[in-house]
Amino acid sequence: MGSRQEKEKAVNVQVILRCRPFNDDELRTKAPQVVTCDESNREVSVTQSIAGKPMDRVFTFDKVFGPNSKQKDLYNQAVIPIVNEVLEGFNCTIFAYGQTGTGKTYTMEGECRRTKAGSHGQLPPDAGVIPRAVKQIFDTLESQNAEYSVKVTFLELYNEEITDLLAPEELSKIALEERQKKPLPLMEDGKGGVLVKGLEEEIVTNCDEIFTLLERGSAKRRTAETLLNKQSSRSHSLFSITIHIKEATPEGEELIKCGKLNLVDLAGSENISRSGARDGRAREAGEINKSLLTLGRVITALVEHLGHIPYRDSKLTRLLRDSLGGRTKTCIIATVSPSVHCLEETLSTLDYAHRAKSIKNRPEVNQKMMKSALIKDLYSEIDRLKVEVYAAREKVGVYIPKDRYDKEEAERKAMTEQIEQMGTTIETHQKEIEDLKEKYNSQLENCGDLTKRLEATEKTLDHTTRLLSSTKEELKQAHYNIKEKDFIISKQIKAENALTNQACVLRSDLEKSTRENASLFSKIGIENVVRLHKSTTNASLEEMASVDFTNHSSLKQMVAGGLEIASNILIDMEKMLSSHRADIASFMKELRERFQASVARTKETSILMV
Ligand SMILES: Nc1ncnc2c1ncn2[C@@H]1O[C@H](COP(=O)(O)OP(=O)(O)OP(=O)(O)O)[C@@H](O)[C@H]1O
Repeated sequence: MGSRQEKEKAVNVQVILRCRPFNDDELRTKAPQVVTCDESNREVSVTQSIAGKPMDRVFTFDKVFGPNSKQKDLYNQAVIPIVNEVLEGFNCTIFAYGQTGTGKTYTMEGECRRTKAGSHGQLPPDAGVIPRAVKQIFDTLESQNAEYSVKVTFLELYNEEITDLLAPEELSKIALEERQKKPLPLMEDGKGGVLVKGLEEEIVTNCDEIFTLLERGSAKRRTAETLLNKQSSRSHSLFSITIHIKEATPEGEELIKCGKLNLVDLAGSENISRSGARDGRAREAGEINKSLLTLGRVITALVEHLGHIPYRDSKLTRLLRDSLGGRTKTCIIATVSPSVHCLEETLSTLDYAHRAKSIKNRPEVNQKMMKSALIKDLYSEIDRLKVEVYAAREKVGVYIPKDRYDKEEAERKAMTEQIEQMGTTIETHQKEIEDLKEKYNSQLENCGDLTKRLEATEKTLDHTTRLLSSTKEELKQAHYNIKEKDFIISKQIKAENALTNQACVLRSDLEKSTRENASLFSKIGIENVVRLHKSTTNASLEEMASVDFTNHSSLKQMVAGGLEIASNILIDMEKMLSSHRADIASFMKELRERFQASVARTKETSILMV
């Protein structure tokens, strides 16, 4: 018990559906039945006529009790386990929710307000949840021979004012009315809960005492009903039973286990739809029943997991905050009528109850208290009460005129309301701050992501910029190269043209030279011939000189003469040749000069081409 595992366990609110039998009016008017209960399948079907055709809507609940079900059936099946948990030290709440006249009070209190437990401790068959729970509690505690204390409170909430239904009867009628009207303030208990200041806590020791108190409270409620028109359908009642049970640890230490059972009879649910607040679209809060409207909004907020749960917007939800999404085990008994006349409200109740099924509570067993600590608390409470009693008896307290007291009370009330409003505003602001924090955090996350992306983009940009500048440089270089190549190409074209011209000139020069060479070679051929003749002649002459011409002296002379002539001719030819040689030399010189000029021009062109 009380382990971490237990703390973490979420439990859905248990929702039970009860359909009452037809009442006399409905039987007399033979009102058609539109609700059918299938208890074994835990289903309720509602027959509607849509466009002239009957259509069934089926709802499933944790338990379903049809018109024939008895008080005992509902109690045994649905409530006994809850009361057992209260005796184990849990806080549990049972709500009755439904349209006026569908059996909320019948289910919670039953028809035994004035009928106490029989002589054998038996309850009448019509006894509701409260008397049966009380009986179970006392029976269990007695059977365990436990040391215990049972305290009850009974309050009514109407028009956002809390009235104590167990306030002691005053002697004078004026005092009674005063007391009945006097609303009790709801205050924070400093431990995260609330307490109703001045609410009477009655200690009871047996069932009968509780029934007397229940009767007293209900009577007060009925009295008020006559004063305020139809109050019962617009007021909520909360009957709470707190049990303290003494336990001993194996070491002999005394511990006090505490459990609390809240039994809530809510106002008629039709008040919600009348103010247009169905499906959580609450408007006009406070106009008809602020507490019932807020209960709807709280359920919607819990079911839809909204961040802000408007518990503080009404007294009922402040009182029962722990029962809705808190550490209390909660059960809702939704009541409906089977008749067609209530169809709309029945569907509304079923929708509402079905939604409430999704609420999750995290029930936690109450911490056991050391008996010594509890006694200490009780002693300080006794001391406080003693001071109050002494002040009242000795009249040593503060006494002020009644009109001033009323005025101050009114001011105090206004201030309390103001404080409550401020509390609500603070809660709203806190919620806003939380929302903003969440937004801020998500923005921070986004910002972080964006920064990372920006950094990555900056890196890419940097890289791209560098790439761009190097590409620009390369482009510039390429442009320059293209220009250079264009220039070289144009120069080459020029040079080629020049070379072509030069080649033409050279070609014509070569042709001319070839021609001149040819004539020169023909001339050289002549010289060679002459030289050949001369050598031939000289050889002949030498040959002739070596021959014996004695016998032929005239021939010798003639030949000598011929040789002389020939020699002269040769001399002439030599002269002629030597004159030609000069021509050839000058021609060769010219040719060389021309060649050198051509070579020079060619070099120039080659330089240009490079
Ligand atoms: N399950 C039931 N079996 C028999 N009678 C029932 C049942 N439920 C309700 N009734 C009868 O119907 C009538 C109206 O019931 P009850 O006063 O409990 O309604 P209610 O929902 O509490 O109404 P209100 O919101 O006005 O207080 C009573 O006379 C009651 O006895």
